[in-house]
Amino acid sequence: MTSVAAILASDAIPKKLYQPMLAICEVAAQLSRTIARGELSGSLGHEVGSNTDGDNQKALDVIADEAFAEGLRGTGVRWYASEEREEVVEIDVDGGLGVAIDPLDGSSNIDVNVSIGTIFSFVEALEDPDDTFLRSGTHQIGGGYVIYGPQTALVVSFGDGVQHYILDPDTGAFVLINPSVEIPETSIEFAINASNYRHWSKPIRTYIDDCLAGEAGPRGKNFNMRWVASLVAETHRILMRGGIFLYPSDERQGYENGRLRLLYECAPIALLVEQAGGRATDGSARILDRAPDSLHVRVPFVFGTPAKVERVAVYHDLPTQENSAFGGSNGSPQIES
Ligand SMILES: O=P(O)(O)OC[C@H]1O[C@](O)(COP(=O)(O)O)[C@@H](O)[C@@H]1O
Ligand SMILES: [Mg+2]
Ligand SMILES: [Mg+2]
Repeated sequence: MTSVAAILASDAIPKKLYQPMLAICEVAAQLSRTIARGELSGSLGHEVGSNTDGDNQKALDVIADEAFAEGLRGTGVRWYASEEREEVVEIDVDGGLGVAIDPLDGSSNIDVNVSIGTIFSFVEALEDPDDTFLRSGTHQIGGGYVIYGPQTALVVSFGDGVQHYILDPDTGAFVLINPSVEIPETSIEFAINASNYRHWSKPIRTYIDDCLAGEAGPRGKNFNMRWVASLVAETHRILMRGGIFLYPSDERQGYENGRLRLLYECAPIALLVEQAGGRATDGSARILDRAPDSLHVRVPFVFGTPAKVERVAVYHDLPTQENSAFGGSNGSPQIES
């Protein structure tokens, strides 16, 4: 068993990521204790305002954001871009890195003792703060998430596979569990917030209709649905046992590009998913090829087992008339996944 410090000291990652990764691990371990204490730590789910996206900000969103900004000081990070801040902050004028972070993902679950997390991404710093981050996800030199669940785990990639660590609460060390995570190729699980069905586009409705039709439908098999409402938790499940996640665009005001942020959420998760052998798209096109045109831009997000993600893209190419999943002649694509 190897601690994060030992792994990061190896040549497996760029040396410049060693100190910031240790800082992320230290802050995450501290946050994990705070979260595990729940209301004994205070009113963590209490609303304290709203962020630049208009999302309600919970006390823990702010605690986590301030803790990571502070913890990353002096670790070689120049620019800190956070979901919770309107603009990029300079935290070390001599640093050579940019960090984009969703300090606390799954905020609606803080109050109800369900898994939440932190998502982070590293790029090389440019002179201009916005230019540093307004580049495609292919510029990431590392990224991952920490999930605060029954276990606190770190899942991270530095561009050469995906490593999975678990925090040992007795020693405070992140212990390597799997040096090479790979998304299983078969799964019968899909994850989507089905309450938005009436707002979706036809390709997404047809894809889900066909899953729901089960054995009697064009897919000829039964599926299971999951929705935790924490991106980190859905990602963790899919990395461990396969499946597909969809947060598509829909007709609601403010959801024209889905809900999830390209910079803070989708790009780092897409990096992990691809490094674990999966696919991540906006429904059709590769997420990692998309450059945000502003820091907080949102994007439709589909990721998981490659065949499933590819299947969703094929549905987007279907004729635009409404297709019924029932009756077997709905024009659903005939590909196996
Ligand atoms: O409440 P909805 O619409 O189902 O959205 C859930 C999604 O929103 C998020 O909570 C957004 O992240 P934040 O909590 O960081 O704002 C994702 O983790 C999750 O996938
Ligand atoms: Mg989030
Ligand atoms: Mg968040």
